Amino acid sequence: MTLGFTLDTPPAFGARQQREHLGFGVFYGALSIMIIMSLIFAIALKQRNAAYYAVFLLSTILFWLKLNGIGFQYLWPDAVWWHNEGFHIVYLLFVGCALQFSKSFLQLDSLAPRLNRVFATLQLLALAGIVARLLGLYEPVLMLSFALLVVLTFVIPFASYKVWRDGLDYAFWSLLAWLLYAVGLLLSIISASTSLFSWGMTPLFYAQVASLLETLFLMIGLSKWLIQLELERQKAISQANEDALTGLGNRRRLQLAFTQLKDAMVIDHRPAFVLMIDLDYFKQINDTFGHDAGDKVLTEVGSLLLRICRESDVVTRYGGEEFAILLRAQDVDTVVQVAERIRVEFASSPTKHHDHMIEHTLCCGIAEIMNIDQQPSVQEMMKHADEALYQAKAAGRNQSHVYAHKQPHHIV
Ligand SMILES: Nc1nc2c(ncn2[C@@H]2O[C@H](COP(=O)(O)OP(=O)(O)OP(=O)(O)O)[C@@H](O)[C@H]2O)c(=O)[nH]1
Repeated sequence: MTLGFTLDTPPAFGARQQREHLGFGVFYGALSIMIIMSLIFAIALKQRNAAYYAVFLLSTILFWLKLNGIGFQYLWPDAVWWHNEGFHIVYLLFVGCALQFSKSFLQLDSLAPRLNRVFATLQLLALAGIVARLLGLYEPVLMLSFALLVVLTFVIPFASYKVWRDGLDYAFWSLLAWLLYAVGLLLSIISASTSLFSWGMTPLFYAQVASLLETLFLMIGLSKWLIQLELERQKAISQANEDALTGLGNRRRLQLAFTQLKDAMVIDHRPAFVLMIDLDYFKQINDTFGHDAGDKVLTEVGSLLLRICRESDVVTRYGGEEFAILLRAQDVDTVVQVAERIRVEFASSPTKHHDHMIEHTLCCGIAEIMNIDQQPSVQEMMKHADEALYQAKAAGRNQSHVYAHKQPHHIV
């Protein structure tokens, strides 16, 4: 054991104490802020990981309050037994919390089940140590707590490295954090228990700085993980509203867009239309050239619609070989022009499939959302567009019709 001594004049001692207290203030203040933030994450986002992190930070605070004597000096000056005898309990608590957070943060149960079992075993050992200490055992618990603190410096960086290499990006921050912890702890132990360096208690100060950086890095990792969760959630939502074959929106997307449209119409009173498209004799295309060819035609319709429609239009595959577009326009003539461009371009661009050029046509049915005060439903609106479409089919296909009152009228 080596101890460093400095002789100070009273003013220099006062100044040193002030600096020290400032340092402790920054350290405990930063940890407390991180605890509050992670508790907010845990409650607002219902994420267990963030709660484990908060508990781990609490155990880190307790660890350092005990180690640097601040706890005894200011928080529990009368609890002499706890201060003298509780060290190992606090170390073991820290070990258990660090393992719990890392297990969950690194998703070891699914990504590295064997390491997960190792972590769980170490946690059990830590728990057994706490019980043994409470029962009065000293020496073996002392050895156990030091052994576990050292084991942490290997197992957590190793597990972080493994899952990071396997593709869990944010595990990098855990690796960095725990390597820093490892260096700080190992230097403190070597300095305190051997005469290799004559650094006295200085490494303890650096270990505390390392501990702060470690928790900061873990916080960065946790934030990255939360961002990734949010991105995945958004992706899942957009996939739920997307048609897998064409990449257009699906029926659900149309329903959502319709709800938003109703709100927008109340504000700006601009007319809105639904344009329904149905391919002609599509069954024959499937029967003659195969389902793959049919799929290719559908995909090309998707690209054509996206090319012709504006970004603000909601282009969806309504089902099978039917497509529906929700669009705002000054008048019905503008929508008819859009429908005609789609119809003519589709008819004049056959789909190449192997050695065949598949000729095809489509019909368009247009319906205006008459009066927003009437609050028409999607189903009602689609029924109007469908009626116009039916008329187009009945009139010989490859044409566009507009639904007018009860009587759809032919325009092309
Ligand atoms: N390849 C392919 N075919 C599909 C898909 N969804 C629906 N179909 C086919 O689309 C065809 C639609 O046939 P019908 O409803 O008879 O319509 P149609 O042959 O286009 O006749 P009309 O609309 O009256 O001109 C059926 O054969 C469906 O199997 C799909 O995702 N891919």
